[in-house]
Amino acid sequence: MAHALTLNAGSSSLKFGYFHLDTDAGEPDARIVGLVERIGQGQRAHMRAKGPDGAVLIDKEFGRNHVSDHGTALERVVAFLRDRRPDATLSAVGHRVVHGGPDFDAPVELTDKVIKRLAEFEPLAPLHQPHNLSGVRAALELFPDAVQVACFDTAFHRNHPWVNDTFAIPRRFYDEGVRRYGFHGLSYEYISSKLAEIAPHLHMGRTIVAHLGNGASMCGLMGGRSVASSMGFTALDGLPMGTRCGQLDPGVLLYMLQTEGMGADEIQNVLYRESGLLGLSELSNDMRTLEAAAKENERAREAISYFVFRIRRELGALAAALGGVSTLVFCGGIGENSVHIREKVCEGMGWLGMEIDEGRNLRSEQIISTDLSRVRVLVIPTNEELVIARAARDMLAQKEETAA
Ligand SMILES: Nc1ncnc2c1ncn2[C@@H]1O[C@H](COP(=O)(O)OP(=O)(O)O)[C@@H](O)[C@H]1O
Ligand SMILES: CC(=O)OP(=O)(O)O
Ligand SMILES: [Mg+2]
Repeated sequence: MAHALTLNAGSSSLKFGYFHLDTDAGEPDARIVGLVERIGQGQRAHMRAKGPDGAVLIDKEFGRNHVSDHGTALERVVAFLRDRRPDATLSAVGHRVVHGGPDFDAPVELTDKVIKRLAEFEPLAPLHQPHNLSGVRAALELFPDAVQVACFDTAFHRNHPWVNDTFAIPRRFYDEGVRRYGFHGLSYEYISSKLAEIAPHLHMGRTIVAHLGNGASMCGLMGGRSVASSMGFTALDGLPMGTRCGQLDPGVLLYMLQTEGMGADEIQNVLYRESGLLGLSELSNDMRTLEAAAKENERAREAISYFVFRIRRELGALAAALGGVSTLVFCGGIGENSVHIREKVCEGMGWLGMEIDEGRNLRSEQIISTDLSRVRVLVIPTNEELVIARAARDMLAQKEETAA
């Protein structure tokens, strides 16, 4: 029996999984799944983990600034796993790596050469890629005998039609790799596989998936394959996010540069860390905090309204790109948990054939649309960890085969 650890560094969280693997293609068996969330300066990070039966193994809040970066979060995770599974030897560590650039369209073993290439994409995903790669380097030191596998957020989108893969700027930029990559691919790959399992007829059709977390994007799928994404060259484009701006007229960047005299680092900081829900609410990037404050706080309400408005716009745009829509799936921390956001996104969407049932939505059932709704609206908890564990299993099996 092989064992694998999965690491998924999001912009505000570190998710992890400890799996038993059957390299004869059986589904990876999640023995422990958990996360450290609210990582960052000034926040009280929280660590939770569960066993296969849902039993809570740890539920701990740290003091303010005790887990101020992803490196410290990883130390906490490894200490916890060593405590729970002191005898476990890991055969593989699977890493979520957000940017795979133009080269990588499938999981790959992390060699020195691959790591060096991936480090070149750090400026294109400053909230993720450095954390992803520092996780890789730490895991190489901690588990030198394990196979290290990178799984890319961009890979699932690599076969987009050209019109969805390019920007209308001089062609040489495309050749240099300035393309619309799209992200959250591990999440979309999981949703696509889950849809094939629970509703094969829906999987065959036109699906829009709204991955709404601290990072948020939407994807149009045809027959389970990605054909369009709201995110582009970087994970800044499309929907507004916890601290990221989402779609922005490039003229605003010129204004910041020329009129405000801002430097590149300053602009990067504004767009990645000070915008989105935080920038508009001037209160928080966290949807739970905003929803709790909305009654009294107008800016929190406005930030939520802007978030919902952009999701609805993207819904129309993706429906047009797909030539119709048969299924809408909500996932991600907000998509899976916020009854209010789902309700507001679907409100008045009857023209698109979408109608949700209040009670089903309130209970976050798997199907939240009414029986008469032409579009099926689903809530599917995403599972990027499982997609990473499957890739680790396949990589181990491939190595066994080569060695035999
Ligand atoms: N019960 C809830 N109601 C509303 N929002 C929630 C709830 N639970 C989690 N969220 C939101 O989900 C977001 C985090 O989503 P997640 O997908 O875990 O983020 P990441 O992008 O870091 O992977 C935060 O904005 C958080 O407030
Ligand atoms: C790509 C991205 O935005 O990821 P996350 O949602 O984990 O921040
Ligand atoms: Mg995430």
